[in-house]
Amino acid sequence: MEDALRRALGTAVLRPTGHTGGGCISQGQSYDTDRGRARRMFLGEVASLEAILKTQTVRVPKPIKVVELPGDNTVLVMEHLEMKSLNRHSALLGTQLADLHLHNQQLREKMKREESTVGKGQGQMEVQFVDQFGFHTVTCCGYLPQVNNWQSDWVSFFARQRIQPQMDLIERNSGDGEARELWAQLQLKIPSLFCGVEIVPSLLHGDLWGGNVAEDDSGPIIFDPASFYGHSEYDLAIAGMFAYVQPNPGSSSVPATTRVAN
Ligand SMILES: Nc1ncnc2c1ncn2[C@@H]1O[C@H](COP(=O)(O)OP(=O)(O)OP(=O)(O)O)[C@@H](O)[C@H]1O
Repeated sequence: MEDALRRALGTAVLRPTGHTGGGCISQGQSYDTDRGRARRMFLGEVASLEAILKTQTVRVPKPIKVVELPGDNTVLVMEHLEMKSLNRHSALLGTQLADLHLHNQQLREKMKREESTVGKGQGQMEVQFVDQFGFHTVTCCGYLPQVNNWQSDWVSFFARQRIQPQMDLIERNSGDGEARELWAQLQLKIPSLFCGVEIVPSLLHGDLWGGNVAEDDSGPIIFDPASFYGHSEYDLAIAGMFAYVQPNPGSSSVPATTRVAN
């Protein structure tokens, strides 16, 4: 049945989501497919680029448009930047990332100052302070959609919406019982690791590895973000996980202002 459905929908991916339902006559079953996944991926990237742009802290390419082309291709058009491997501007990237991560906290301070001034408040600020963890839209890690539903505490967001989906994937793909058991134990310990720590949501790049940073003559550039409001060390952890700076292939002859996916 699933093969027939895959052919009829023209999708290579047909993965049960686990949501089922049944009426008197028919049975319902939900599937993830690859239809529209490039669009979803690019829309998440555009929302991320726009959010980072608004902070005016670190340079990102300006997104222009997501375009649907015949043949089921989707294109993200964005500002072209003359990217080179990050080299002489790496220290400045560190400073600007700190500015990005502190931006929301500074909005909170500004909001408090303005609240104490009669007649002023958050309504007059262009970017508003965000007091939760999440993002207003789905972003993707590769093609993998990431749930960004708003949570009031970091541990819930991190455990349920970042680690748990990865553990579900492991279980689905390899049935690794040991990983499941270790995760069950670790999950109980996570809250104690954050005891007494105040975590103000930071706007994050969200996929900050060496392949997503570069520079031009004027300074550092970050691109291909999957942003959300989270713990600032999430960005540092990803950067540390891939602890090397990949040579940036931006100087190749491929026009780099568009990215195509289907
Ligand atoms: N706005 C831009 N201007 C110039 N070059 C760009 C721009 N955006 C991306 N590039 C170039 O295209 C390459 C691929 O971009 P990007 O990382 O966004 O693609 P990707 O398919 O998501 O790759 P990956 O999954 O490996 O991160 C980058 O390494 C960079 O050299």
